[in-house]
Amino acid sequence: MYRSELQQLAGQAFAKGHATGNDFVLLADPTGALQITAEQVAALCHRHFGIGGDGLIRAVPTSQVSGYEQQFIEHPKAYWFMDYRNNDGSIAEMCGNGVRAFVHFLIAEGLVNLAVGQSLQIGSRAGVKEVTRLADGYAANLGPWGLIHEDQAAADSVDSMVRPSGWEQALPALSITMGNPHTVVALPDQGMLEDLELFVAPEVSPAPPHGTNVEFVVPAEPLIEDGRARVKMRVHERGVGETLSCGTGACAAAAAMRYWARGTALINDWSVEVPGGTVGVAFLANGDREDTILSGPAELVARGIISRD
Ligand SMILES: N[C@@H](CCC[C@H](N)C(=O)O)C(=O)O
Repeated sequence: MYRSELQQLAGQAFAKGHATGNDFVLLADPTGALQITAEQVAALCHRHFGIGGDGLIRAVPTSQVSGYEQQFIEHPKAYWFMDYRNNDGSIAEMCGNGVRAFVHFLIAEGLVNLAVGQSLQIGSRAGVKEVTRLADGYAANLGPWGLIHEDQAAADSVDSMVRPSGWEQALPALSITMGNPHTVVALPDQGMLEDLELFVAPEVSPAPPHGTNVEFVVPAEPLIEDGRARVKMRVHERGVGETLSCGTGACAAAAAMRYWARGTALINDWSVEVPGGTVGVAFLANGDREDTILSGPAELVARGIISRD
């Protein structure tokens, strides 16, 4: 299985990395010569027949990505483009854990120099994102979050229904864009979160037009600690399945909880606990918009060469 797809990539160097357990196969393509097919992505990311990963990330100059050359012209500092694919081979607009792993990979490969406190602009299908190196990880400014069905959300605070696998009833949910689509469901208690069967995609109705990632969230105890709101989250990712973490999903979950609590004192700093660790989400006023900053660790765990046999 997948033998011929892998053989086509024989000799290609790769790294394997993760950010709070959301794992990626990382490829450097400094000349933009690598044409990766959906089948090759699925082969590389396969956990038994390939390297294994929730997704694949190709590091390519923004100027070499067809359809995104303009991004580089407008943001000449965004030299590197994060070409992200889900492990089923589908393309996604953004990956919040991925962009931290991506910058870590660029540094480890010697493709960029970035000291703690310095920032780098990264091209992506969801626009240019600024990533800052921290002493213990990275903070990515993912820009403003948005409501996918604005009118209905404003009227009802929810815009869709989600039925998890094995459940008879559907639960109200709110769809949020972080560049990629998310649908967030609040559960009343932690037991329900733990019992969810997320190996099957929850049914979402109506789903955002290009599918959605589904986040289930419960308040942690204590809810507020050191001025931060704490929540626990599990996710079923579009094009992947259940993952140990989803950065844009954590941002969407915090944005939804904060939206539901509007009218009370708004908390801007959130801590989102996922099965693979904890990420921070901060909402920062930026003129007439509000930026979403995702912070957390990123690590490389292996390097190798794809073999011929
Ligand atoms: N795990 C990612 C999101 C990856 C893309 C997602 N599956 C989609 O299709 O939108 C993250 O950390 O944000």
